[in-house]
Amino acid sequence: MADTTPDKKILTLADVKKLAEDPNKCIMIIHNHVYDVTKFSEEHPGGEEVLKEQHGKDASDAFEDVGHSFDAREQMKAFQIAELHPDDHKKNARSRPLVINSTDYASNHGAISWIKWVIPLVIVIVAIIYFRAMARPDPDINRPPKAI
Ligand code: HEM
Repeated sequence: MADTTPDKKILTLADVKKLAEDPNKCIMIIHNHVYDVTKFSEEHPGGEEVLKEQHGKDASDAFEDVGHSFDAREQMKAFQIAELHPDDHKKNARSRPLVINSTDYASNHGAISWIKWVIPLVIVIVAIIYFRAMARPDPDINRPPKAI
């Protein structure tokens, strides 16, 4: 193990892989923090299987793809067992802070992330309606001029 001081345990990727050799455990890395969710997996609202699939892996992207709530992010603190050694930090990870305040959370994640696509969609729909209305032929255009 790289460092086993009581307050700040640091594990290398190799350490994490070693821990994950135990198939009865459920160990994963999320945003460079190492979690043991063995005891939580049965209670996980998203199901036990999805957590087991991430056993021994970096689950940062899978975790974010779900759009976990602020509460879930608070809850996960209880399962953190170590930090990942800086040398093993994922170079191209979509790194986002693990726990952020609720205002930042709202602008980045989950519940209101739909705004990101609803607003452009509304703009496109309004633009289509506008251009169709403008392109409609003038019904009077081919009518011969009235005889005086
Ligand atoms: C320590 C790690 C984790 C904790 C504490 C946690 C906690 C939670 C909680 C509290 C929910 C309920 C919805 C919410 O509040 O966001 C949830 C839902 C879910 N989680 Fe996790 N989760 C963890 C990791 C993961 C990972 C790694 C995956 C991988 C795919 C995952 C997949 C899901 C799915 C699919 C749902 C259901 C979402 C839905 O029904 O809308 N979770 N999780």
